[in-house]
Amino acid sequence: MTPTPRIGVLALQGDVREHLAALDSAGAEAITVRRAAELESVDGIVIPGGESTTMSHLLGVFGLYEPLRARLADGLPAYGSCAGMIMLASNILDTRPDARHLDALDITVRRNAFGRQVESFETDLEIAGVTDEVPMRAVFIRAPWVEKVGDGVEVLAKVPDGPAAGRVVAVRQGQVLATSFHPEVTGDRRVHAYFVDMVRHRRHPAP
Ligand SMILES: NC(=O)CC[C@H](N)C(=O)O
Repeated sequence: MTPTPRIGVLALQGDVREHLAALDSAGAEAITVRRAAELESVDGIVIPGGESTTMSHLLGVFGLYEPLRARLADGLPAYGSCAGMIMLASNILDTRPDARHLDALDITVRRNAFGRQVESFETDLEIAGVTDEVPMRAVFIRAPWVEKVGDGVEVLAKVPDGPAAGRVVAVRQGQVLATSFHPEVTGDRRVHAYFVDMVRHRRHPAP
């Protein structure tokens, strides 16, 4: 029997409900995380889309910044979508100077990178390890892109065409996954299923 991993969704701000539903249908037990005790109980964490500077502020208010950094440094599997990607990054361009981030993924991201004309758009993406023959409809909402990746960061997807062609929009480094787009707002559960597998694999590595 495959054990059910317990995955938390950081529930300070953003599209928490959508991630809970997506994780649930991808086979995880999904719970909201607002307190350190809840954070302690999870096998993986999702940081949702929303507004990264607000989320950063609330992490401090709820006393979660240090505990979350500590669990991430200890190898807790994490997935961030959009603002969540920004929160996980080691370096952020175009943010507020007082915004704190979690430094769990060796990338440089640019906030609101796609500019005015294409602030919100959709495109079909191929994502390494996630999509096979059928690409995924990806929804971008005032999204960041990844401007630089460090050693050990795998690029999983790039924008295929249009003014932002070639921009990196999905990455993985070890136990940390991030996408510029929002798979939680479509019915496609493949990114969440991929993350649930990452969490399972960490808990129960092959003998
Ligand atoms: N949809 C999103 O999560 C947008 C992210 C937002 N622009 C930020 O900077 O945090």
